[in-house]
Amino acid sequence: MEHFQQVEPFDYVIFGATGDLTMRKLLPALYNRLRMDQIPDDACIIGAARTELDREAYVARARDALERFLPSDILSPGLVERFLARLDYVTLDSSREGPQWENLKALLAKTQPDRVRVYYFATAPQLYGGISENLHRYGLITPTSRVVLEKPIGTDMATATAINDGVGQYFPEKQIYRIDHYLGKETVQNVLALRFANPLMNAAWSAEHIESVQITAAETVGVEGRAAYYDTSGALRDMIQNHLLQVLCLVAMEAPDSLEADAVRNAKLAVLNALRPITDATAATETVRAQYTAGVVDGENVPGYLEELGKPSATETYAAIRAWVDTPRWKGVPFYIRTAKRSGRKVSEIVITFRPAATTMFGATPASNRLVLRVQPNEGVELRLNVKNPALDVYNLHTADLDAKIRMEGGMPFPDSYERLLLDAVRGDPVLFIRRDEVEAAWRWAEPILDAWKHDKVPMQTYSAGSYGPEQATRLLAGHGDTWHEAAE
Ligand SMILES: NC(=O)C1=CN([C@@H]2O[C@H](COP(=O)(O)OP(=O)(O)OC[C@H]3O[C@@H](n4cnc5c(N)ncnc54)[C@H](OP(=O)(O)O)[C@@H]3O)[C@@H](O)[C@H]2O)C=CC1
Ligand SMILES: O=C1O[C@H](COP(=O)(O)O)[C@@H](O)[C@H](O)[C@H]1O
Repeated sequence: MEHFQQVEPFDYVIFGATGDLTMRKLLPALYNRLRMDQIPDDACIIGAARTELDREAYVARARDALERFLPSDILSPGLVERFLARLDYVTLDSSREGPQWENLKALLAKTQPDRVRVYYFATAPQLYGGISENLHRYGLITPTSRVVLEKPIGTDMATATAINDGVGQYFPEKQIYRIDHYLGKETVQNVLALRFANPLMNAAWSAEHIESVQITAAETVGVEGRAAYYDTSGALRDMIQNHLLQVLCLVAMEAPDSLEADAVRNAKLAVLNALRPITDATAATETVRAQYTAGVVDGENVPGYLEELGKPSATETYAAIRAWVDTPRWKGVPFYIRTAKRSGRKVSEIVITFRPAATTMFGATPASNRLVLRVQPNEGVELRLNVKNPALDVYNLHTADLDAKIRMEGGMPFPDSYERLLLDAVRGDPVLFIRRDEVEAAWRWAEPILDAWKHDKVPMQTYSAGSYGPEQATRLLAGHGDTWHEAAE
C-alpha cells in the first residue's frame, strides 16, 4: 500500500492515554495524519488509563494537547472536531483483571471484529506483560491485532527478556511492533537511499575508502520533567542501545535483498552481532561517560545534573564510544558514537570521513573528503571536496562543500517520526520497527559497558552545560588522529 493513501479502518487502543507521550506525540501525530486524509472517518481511537474520566473529560484533555503541541496554522476547528469525534476513553487499571475490561470490550464490539486493532503500550514497560495477558484473558487479541511497544525494552538483557517473554506469550512476534522513533525520521531512512541508490557512494562504502564514521545525537535540553526515568537510564540506555545503534546498523549493514522487513532486519542484526565486545579490560580506552555541571545553554544559566536531580547520582548524561564492526567491510574503521544532554547545540548527524587521496601531485596531502548526513536540524547532505583555489595561478587546493538540503514540498516542516510509525502499525508494515533478536543483540553489546561503568572501570567525567562534552571524549579520537565534527551554527 502506498504510504500517502488512506489506511483501512482501524481501532487504536492507547494504554497510557493520559500520559506525556500520548498527549505530546501520539494524539498530535494521529491528528496530523487525519489532516492529511490518511485516516478514515470510521477509525476509532480509544484511550485507556487509571484516571477516572468520562469521554467528554478525555476529549477536553486531548483538545488541550492538540492546541498546546501543534502549530496553530495546522489546527483547523473543523478538523479538530473531526479528530476528537474519533476518540473514546475507558478508565482501566491495565495491570489487573476486572470488570473495567468489559468496558473496553464493549467499545471494541461496536466495530467489525476483523478490523485492524492496534494496542499501543505508552506506559511503563513493566506493565506490558500484564496488559498482554489481560488482552488475552478478555478475548481481545484477534488475528488482525498488533501491539506497539514503547521503549525502553528493558534496562538490560534480563529485563528485556522478561518484557519480550511477557508480551510474546500472547502475541506472536509478527504482531509485535517495537518502536524506535529514530527509524521514523526521514533523514535516517535516507541512509539506505544514499548508500544503495547511488553507485558512487556504494562503491566507496567500505574500509578501503572510509577512514572513520561518527554518529552524534546531542541535545540542548536537560532531563526536563523526566528525571525519575532518566536517572534509572542514562545516556547509553536512553539513546545508544536503541536509536544510535540502529543508525549505526543502517550505515554499516550489507545490502539487504529487498526492503522487506526481515531482509532489512537480518542485515541490521548481522551488524549488531559483529560489534566487537567492549569488556572490563577495554572499557576505559573505548568509552567515556560524563555528567553535566552548571553552565550556559542558549544564553541561559542552567543548573548541573546533580543539582537538578537534588541527590547524588552515578547516571551519565553524556556517553562517547569507539565501536568496531568486525566484518571485512569495516576492518580497521572506528565508529565513534556520542550522545549528550545539555550540549552546546541540538544536532543529530552522521559523518563519514574518507581516506585522503594518496597523491603527491599537489604538494601537501589533499584534505579528506567528508560526507555529513544531517539528520536534524537543517536536514540535508553535505560533501566536502577538494577544488583548485581559483584565486591562485598555482595548483593550490582548498575545500568546497556541496550542500543538498532535504526539504518537504512547499517548505512544510518534516512530519514527526511518530506519524509514519503509528500508521505503519495499521498498515502491518514492520520494516521500521525492531525485531526481538535485534533488541537482544544490542543489549548483549551494551550490557558489558554498563557493567564496567557500574564497577567504576571508567571514571565519571564532567562537562559544563553548553559545552561539547568532556576533554576525554576529544582524546578518544585523538589517538587515531581524528577530531569530532562540530556542526556549524
Ligand atoms: N514521554 C516521552 O517523551 C517518551 C516516553 N517513552 C515511553 O513511553 C511510555 C510512557 O511514557 P510517558 O507518557 O512519559 O509516561 P507518563 O508517566 O507521563 O504516563 C504514563 C501513563 O500510563 C498510565 N498508567 C500507569 N499505570 C497504569 C496502569 N496500571 N493501567 C493503565 N494505565 C496506567 C498513566 O495514567 P494513569 O496514572 O491515569 O493510570 C499515564 O497515562 C514509557 O514507557 C516511556 O519510557 C518513550 C519515548 C519518549
Ligand atoms: O528517545 C529519546 O529521544 C529523545 C531525543 O529524540 P530527538 O528525536 O529529539 O533526537 C531524547 O530527548 C529522550 O531522552 C530519549 O528518551
